[in-house]
Amino acid sequence: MTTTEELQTLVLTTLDSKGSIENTKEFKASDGKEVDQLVLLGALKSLVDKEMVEYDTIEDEIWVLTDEGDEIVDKGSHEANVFEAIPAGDEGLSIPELQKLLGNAAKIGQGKAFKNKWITKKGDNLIRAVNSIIDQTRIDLDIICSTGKHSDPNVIADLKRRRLCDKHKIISYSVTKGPKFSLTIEKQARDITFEMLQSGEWKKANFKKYNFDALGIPPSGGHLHPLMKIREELRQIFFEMGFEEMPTNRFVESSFWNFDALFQPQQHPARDAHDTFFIKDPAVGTQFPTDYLERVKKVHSVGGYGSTGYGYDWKIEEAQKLLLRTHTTAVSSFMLYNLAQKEFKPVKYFSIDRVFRNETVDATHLAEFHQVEGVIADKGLTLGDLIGFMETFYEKMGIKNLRFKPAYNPYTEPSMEIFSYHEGLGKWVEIGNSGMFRPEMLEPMGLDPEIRVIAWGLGLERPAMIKYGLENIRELLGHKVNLTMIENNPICAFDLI
Ligand SMILES: N[C@@H](Cc1ccccc1)C(=O)O
Repeated sequence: MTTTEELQTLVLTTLDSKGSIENTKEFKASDGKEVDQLVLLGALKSLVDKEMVEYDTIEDEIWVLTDEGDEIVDKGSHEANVFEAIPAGDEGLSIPELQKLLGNAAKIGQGKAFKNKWITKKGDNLIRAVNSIIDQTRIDLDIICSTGKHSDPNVIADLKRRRLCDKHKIISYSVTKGPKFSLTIEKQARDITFEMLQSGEWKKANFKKYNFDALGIPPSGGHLHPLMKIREELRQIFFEMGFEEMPTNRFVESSFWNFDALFQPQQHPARDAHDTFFIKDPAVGTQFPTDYLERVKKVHSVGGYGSTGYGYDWKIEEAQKLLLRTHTTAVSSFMLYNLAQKEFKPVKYFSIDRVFRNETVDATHLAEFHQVEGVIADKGLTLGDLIGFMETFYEKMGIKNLRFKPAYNPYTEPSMEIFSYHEGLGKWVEIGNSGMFRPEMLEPMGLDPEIRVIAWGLGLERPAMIKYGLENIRELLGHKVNLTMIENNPICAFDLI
């Protein structure tokens, strides 16, 4: 193998002594072997960049032998072999014997030998018809093998048809001196350095040309955060189960949709600033459906729809307070109110997005996290439907063996916390909260009393932490997150949890 540098020296010295190179095909490397024209092209191109040489491409065709052609040059044509196999004289050779001697080649060779009138038949045997033969095929192939050409196009055509030779394109180059021809190759500078600027050398330096065709370093693509991968997987589960995604782009919500619409009393401890981030500026929202607002006020203060209500003095000021939504159930209440304004059709809604709580931040809690929420509205739904849906939903996440424990939410009755036994942790862990929305919430919206709405919610961070083996939530969110962890984690697969 000749290196680029060796080839460049060869080109330059040849140009120096001969003035020009007609065809680089004639080049022989230092070891006497042929020069690879592709390697040569690389060497020429870098000399062209430096304007030391100029070159033109020469395209030529040569004929090369196929493996079978090579074999004939070696051992003679099939027809000649047939002739040779048959002994001189009247005795000859039987066809089966010939086959035994030459195998497959006997058949092909026999036909050709008959055609050439080299052999004939006597009884069942083949005998020679001439004393000696000239194996023209072998001679023709030999010429092609050594020169790459043949003067008779008919011969070439015949040999090609017989798949004994094939046309190859070869590329070589003619080279002449360029304007900056020299025998020494100056090293070209790639970058301007501090030293070059200081010494003024940059003014005289010979810079390597920009290569605008270079592909450059491929930029590495963006990566989904592990939480977003899990979110994506959960979205797919919901879509598979026929759910529609709710719009969750309103992080700032009014207390009305976040609490009041959900029959959560105004003195409820969760509404306290300890648990809720209230917005200072603007502090209030005033756009509410008036009739509905009146009905909500009524159901809280004096009851209705078969309920006694809470019996307190409901205040609009409290409902107007803006906050960062504390749960995505705020979105569900807004969506259910909208559903009640149209002719009823059963719906399945879901959402996965951020919520905010003014909690003490520790290894497993942040002041913001993601909630997954599913809501199904239809006539005559039962607690059995809720349990059934839950089992299917969690099973798709790879979680089986659920346990349900009675719980309390102001807006659901009955309410159930969902637990699953975690093999890795060796204990039952709470994996969600659920329930059937109360009539005090649904009927003021205008929904028919026969319509039941079942719903459940869960956090996104806990399954993510278990899945990615993280013990501190700050390794999942915030400035302590390891970016390589984000890049390297595969798209989550729940059956691995
Ligand atoms: N909103 C509840 C979850 C939930 C949603 C729907 C029904 C019941 C409960 C929470 O924040 O925990």
